[in-house]
Amino acid sequence: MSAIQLSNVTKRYGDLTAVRNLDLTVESGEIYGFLGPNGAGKSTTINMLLDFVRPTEGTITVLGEPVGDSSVDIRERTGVLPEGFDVYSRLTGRKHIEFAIESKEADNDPDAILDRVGLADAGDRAAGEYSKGMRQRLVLGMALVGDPELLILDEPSTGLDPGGAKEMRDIVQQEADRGATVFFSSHVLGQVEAVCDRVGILHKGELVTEDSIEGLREETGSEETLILTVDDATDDDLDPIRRLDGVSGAAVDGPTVTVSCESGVKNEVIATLSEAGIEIEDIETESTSLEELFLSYTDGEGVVEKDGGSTGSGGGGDGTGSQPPEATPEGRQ
Ligand SMILES: Nc1ncnc2c1ncn2[C@@H]1O[C@H](COP(=O)(O)OP(=O)(O)OP(=O)(O)O)[C@@H](O)[C@H]1O
Repeated sequence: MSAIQLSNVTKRYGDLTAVRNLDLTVESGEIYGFLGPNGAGKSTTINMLLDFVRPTEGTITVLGEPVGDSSVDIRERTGVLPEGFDVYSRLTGRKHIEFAIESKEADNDPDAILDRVGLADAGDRAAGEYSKGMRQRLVLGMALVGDPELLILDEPSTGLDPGGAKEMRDIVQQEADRGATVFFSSHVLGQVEAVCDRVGILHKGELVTEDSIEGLREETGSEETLILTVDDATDDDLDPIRRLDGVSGAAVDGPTVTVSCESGVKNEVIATLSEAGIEIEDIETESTSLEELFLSYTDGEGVVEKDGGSTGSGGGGDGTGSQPPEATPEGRQ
């Protein structure tokens, strides 16, 4: 069963088309990275999955149920980390988790969840005193309540330091390992490379490509640099390599042979060298950076390698599908 299916979905805000003819399927158990620069339409798509905004055209199915008719049921089975969600400043972290547990009628231990998201020592503090990263951890904790079948995370690494971002990725992986589907949006490319089975790149409301990271690299014909340590080689020994399709250059400097080539011909390069009687002692590759890859899909528009925060706002949920009385999420129509 597909966990998420969008068919020909378009969302217009007046004259502005935020999402255009989007066809997207996420299979059960997949970790799917939804990427794109600011304003690409990621939050709009997520808000449509959660029925916070309605598509202008097209149909959406989540966990086998049509969004709209079955939104309450879908939200009960889904954990959400919305972008731009504000915590309830006077409530403690533990109260937030307890609230999520009550809302979902789950039986999780609040302290176990706090511990999992790295807030074991801060559970009794008012969430208003939390740092940005701690708030993000807290909202992730709320999303984990009830062991949801589907986790929808909108820019989950916002505000997290590198250690926190790594912990978040580990949690995403653990959730997938227990069978959950994870759909997360990001403009932080490293996050996506580390955990996603597949990624889709959204640009100006349209899905411009969808593949594994490795597949994307091959698709763009991105060059890789192969750095080989050899026992002995002369410049003439590299001629057969230079004649291979997909090799744009080769050089030797002492025991180091450097070859610029498309990733698909790496094995052929190595085999050709071996056939020429050159012993290869070590192999390293340097890939084209993901940033370059993304820029090639987004006309060079604002995808950043580091977590530089986000100018967009979205959300409108609290990870539980319900709103406590003091809720102040930034919502949209
Ligand atoms: N409620 C709204 N009314 C009018 N325009 C909107 C509304 N919500 C979003 N948009 C517009 O739709 C486009 C897509 O915005 P969206 O927030 O979905 O992008 P995003 O990919 O999530 O960006 P970011 O990474 O900055 O959060 C933008 O041009 C935005 O200004």
